Amino acid sequence: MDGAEKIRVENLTKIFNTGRTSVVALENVNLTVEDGEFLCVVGPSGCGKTTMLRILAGLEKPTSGRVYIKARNAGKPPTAVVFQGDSIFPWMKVVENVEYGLRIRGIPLEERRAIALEYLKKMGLERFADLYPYQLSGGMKQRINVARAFASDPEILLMDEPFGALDEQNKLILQQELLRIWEGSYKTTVFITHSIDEALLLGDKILVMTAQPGRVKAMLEVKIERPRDIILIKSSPVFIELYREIWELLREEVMKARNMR
Ligand SMILES: Nc1ncnc2c1ncn2[C@@H]1O[C@H](COP(=O)(O)OP(=O)(O)OP(=O)(O)O)[C@@H](O)[C@H]1O
Repeated sequence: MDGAEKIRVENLTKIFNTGRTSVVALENVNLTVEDGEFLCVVGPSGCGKTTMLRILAGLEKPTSGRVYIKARNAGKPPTAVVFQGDSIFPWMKVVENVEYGLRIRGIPLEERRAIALEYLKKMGLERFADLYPYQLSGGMKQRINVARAFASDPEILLMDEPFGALDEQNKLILQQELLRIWEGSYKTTVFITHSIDEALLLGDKILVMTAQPGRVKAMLEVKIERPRDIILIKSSPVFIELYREIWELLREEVMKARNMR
């Protein structure tokens, strides 16, 4: 891998065999993500976005091809994943949830507690540290998931529609918080979303995938300066132009996906 590359996906194909049928979820996907880059992935439903993320997380094996993640530090976990649903442990306090990854790695209590509290503070949740998840709203739980992923300090962050289930106002707040926390770390991130808006707000690059089987349709660069402001960005000419371009690319694929059903 070359010096700036953090993730390399090479000729990745994934076929699911289920009884009599087989589904080609991904076909010959090639891409690279540079160190410190935020990649957003958009594509029609069923085009293999989650499958690709699960392969990057090591939760699923490729049928053929490879993924490489360049590790800088042998002590760090290769990935941390934030899914759409609620995946925090109900029997642990908020702060214990956030420090969980560090605890698994044997980081002493005092050190891991300080890190967890720092990320809770960044997500505006410091005062809820000693509560249990059932005492929190859905939006707050998702903020805990994000704080936990950053606190575990992985080589790369993987997010699968983390804000997909939230209402519009909560989504805006979490996007803004994610931007702030990410712009303080520049952690290599792959973020799946159905929303072109969200991809443009967050991403340095946007991967547009084809309808099933999922292939790379386009890789676009979002040349909008950071730190970004969600409200200002939406009225910028770059945003409007890229939105149109991505929608044109996606519309073709969404129509294809509809005709396949
Ligand atoms: N474990 C599995 N067994 C069989 N088929 C699967 C499995 N996981 C995914 N698939 C199929 O692979 C294809 C890609 O699924 P995937 O969930 O990756 O798509 P997606 O782009 O994330 O979809 P969505 O946007 O709706 O979440 C789909 O046709 C799906 O039914």
